[in-house]
Amino acid sequence: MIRFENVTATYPGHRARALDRVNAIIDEGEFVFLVGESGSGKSTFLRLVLREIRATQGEVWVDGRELGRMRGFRVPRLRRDVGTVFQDFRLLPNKTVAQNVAFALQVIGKPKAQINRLVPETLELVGLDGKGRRMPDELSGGEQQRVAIARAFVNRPKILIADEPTGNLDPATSIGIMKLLDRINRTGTTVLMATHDVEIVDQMRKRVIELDGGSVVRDQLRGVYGHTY
Ligand SMILES: Nc1ncnc2c1ncn2[C@@H]1O[C@H](COP(=O)(O)OP(=O)(O)OP(=O)(O)O)[C@@H](O)[C@H]1O
Repeated sequence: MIRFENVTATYPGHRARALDRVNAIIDEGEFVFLVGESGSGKSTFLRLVLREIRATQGEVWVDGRELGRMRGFRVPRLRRDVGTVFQDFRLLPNKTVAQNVAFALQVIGKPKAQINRLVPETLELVGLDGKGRRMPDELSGGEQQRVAIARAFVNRPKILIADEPTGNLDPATSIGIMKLLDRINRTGTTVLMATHDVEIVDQMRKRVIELDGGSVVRDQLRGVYGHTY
């Protein structure tokens, strides 16, 4: 589903490599944690998958497409297949919960009847049944993140990318969010999550890819956050 072949990434005007000859294969349906210290390259990895940036060298393959060669007009189509969730939720403050989720479908031209069916179905899936008419600021942080996940998932993307999704949440709320991401993963969606959250990674026992200074230093099935010796 996602394949990095010897990927090096440098930012314009900077000589240091944000990623340095990274190789990784993430199969369809996997759940993968991307861990590492601040500046180790996690966000750069995710931005490459979204084609927000291009590799300086090497190839990035997502769902059979090599992103370095992909023409710009095809990028929106790629991003339909890759849902995104961030630490700071990024909800539209002037829209209700249901409108926030519906908006993701409206912008890709889904028919109204389908939107009217999918939005309540997805709100129920994320545990927000009955909260569709609330405004984002009337929700807790955990609930807001559920809205963001509903919005990312309503289109049933093949891949869900989450960049520190529990970064603003307390431990108990974070566990609820992780259960939800796990449930989404069980529907067949590949989940790739960058995180600093040691306890979450240790509890979930999923595959862990660790970056250090832009290089993969560990790739472990059912891993924990730190090294096990
Ligand atoms: N827009 C940018 N321009 C220049 N350098 C950048 C840019 N974004 C990131 N970098 C550099 O690339 C390297 C990797 O950064 P990246 O943001 O991928 O790390 P990260 O692991 O996601 O960190 P964090 O956990 O703090 O988000 C760092 O050295 C960083 O300073």
